[in-house]
Amino acid sequence: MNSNRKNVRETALELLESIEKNQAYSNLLLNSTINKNKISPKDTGLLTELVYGTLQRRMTLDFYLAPFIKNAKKLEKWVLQLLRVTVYQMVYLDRVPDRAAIYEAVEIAKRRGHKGIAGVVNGVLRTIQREGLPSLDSIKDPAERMAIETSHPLWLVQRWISQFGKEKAGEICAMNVLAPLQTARVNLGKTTREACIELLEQEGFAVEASPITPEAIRCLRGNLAASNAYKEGLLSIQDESSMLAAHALGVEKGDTILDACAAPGGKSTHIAEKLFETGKVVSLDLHAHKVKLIVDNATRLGLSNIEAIEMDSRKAPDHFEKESFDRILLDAPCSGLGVIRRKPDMKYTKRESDLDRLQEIQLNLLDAVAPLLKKGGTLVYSTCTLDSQENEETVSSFLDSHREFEEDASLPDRMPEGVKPFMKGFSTQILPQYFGSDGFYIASMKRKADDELGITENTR
Ligand SMILES: C[S@@+](CC[C@H](N)C(=O)[O-])C[C@H]1O[C@@H](n2cnc3c(N)ncnc32)[C@H](O)[C@@H]1O
Repeated sequence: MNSNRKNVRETALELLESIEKNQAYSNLLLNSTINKNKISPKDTGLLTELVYGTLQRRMTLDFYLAPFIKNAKKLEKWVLQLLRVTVYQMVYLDRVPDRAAIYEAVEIAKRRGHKGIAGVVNGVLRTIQREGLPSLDSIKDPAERMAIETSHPLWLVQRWISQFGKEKAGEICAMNVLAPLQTARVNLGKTTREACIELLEQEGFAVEASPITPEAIRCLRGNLAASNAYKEGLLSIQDESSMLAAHALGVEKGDTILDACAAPGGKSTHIAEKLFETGKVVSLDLHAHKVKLIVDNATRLGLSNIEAIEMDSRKAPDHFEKESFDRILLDAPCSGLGVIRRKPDMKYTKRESDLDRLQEIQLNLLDAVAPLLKKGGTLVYSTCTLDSQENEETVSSFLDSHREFEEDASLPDRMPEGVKPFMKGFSTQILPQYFGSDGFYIASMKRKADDELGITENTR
């Protein structure tokens, strides 16, 4: 066993500790550690797998460990993390022999602790090896079993069962423990998807065209953010579901479009690309440091038709004339339950009560931007969550209080073929198991023209 490998495991342990202590987002911390420590691409794979795998399976791992730990409360946090990351390797990584995983755990325990701790770690792991893991069959309640088996909090499993049914909820949970593919959007203002794929293959990446979204590519090997194609502004890292928001808007050349919650600019830049150097995207976000990310992305992609402004969109009516936009996108702040695969730590930090105040913010944002849309214009509401309270209920509450808006039945015409079977008229809730993409919700609404509101020359 080479010493580099040991470092990877120790780094994984340190990362897991930081994620739990600081509640920092796993994806951000992992990326910064890889860059800071100049971890090789080969070790990056193992490190990512150990950190994400252990996080994704945390509750299952704790269930497996419980019978073998006498006094869990007394166990230091890092020792528990070490046991988790080791049992993860023993259960889920075929290529790591159990004895190698145990040996390295004991060595780390000796270095970080003392002989006594190393003895405890050795004892627990060897007993598991000898006696085997406890069976999940001992959990009789189906929701509780799903929660432990797929490592999701019980409240979330119960919520999804009540909203989507047991089968779909089970599929969502099962998808959430798998490693997500990296996907990217080709900047069609600069190149074609075929040409971009060829360039990336020449650079040594394994990529393929997405069967779902016409401008998307899926990356099977490598990190596209490190490619020359990325640096030259030929692509953006973006999930395939997120790309559907710009399709839903039905962008036409020359349009003036408001993106009310825009940072870091994934959708704003997509919309700007679809405008092919015409028209304008006004991109608002609450935080200055995030607005800078929109500007940086637009600059990298060579887009000059984006104006990024730091603003609370609830105040947007004080800054823009009524009816000044052809289309508006509200990609609202949400609970993010559709992106659990990418941020597994979210499963252990989010509380059900966190979800309650979101609908109010979402409705306030919708209320604020609604008068800024031209009559006949399109308002797209989207979230990266799987929750009817923030999706269907928010939209239906908005439509109930805004008679000048209606469901946009033409939405399916603008969506890629593969998405159409999952449309419910003017909206779609993409579940992660449909295409292996993030969970995402989109609804499209039209602002009625005067005559549809019963306003004629005589009544005006
Ligand atoms: C889902 S993210 C947007 C992602 C973005 N549309 C993209 O595709 O890259 C929601 C954004 O809304 C911003 N936000 C939250 N409340 C806001 C408000 N009142 N006004 C403007 N932006 C807000 C957050 O800072 C966050 O960047």
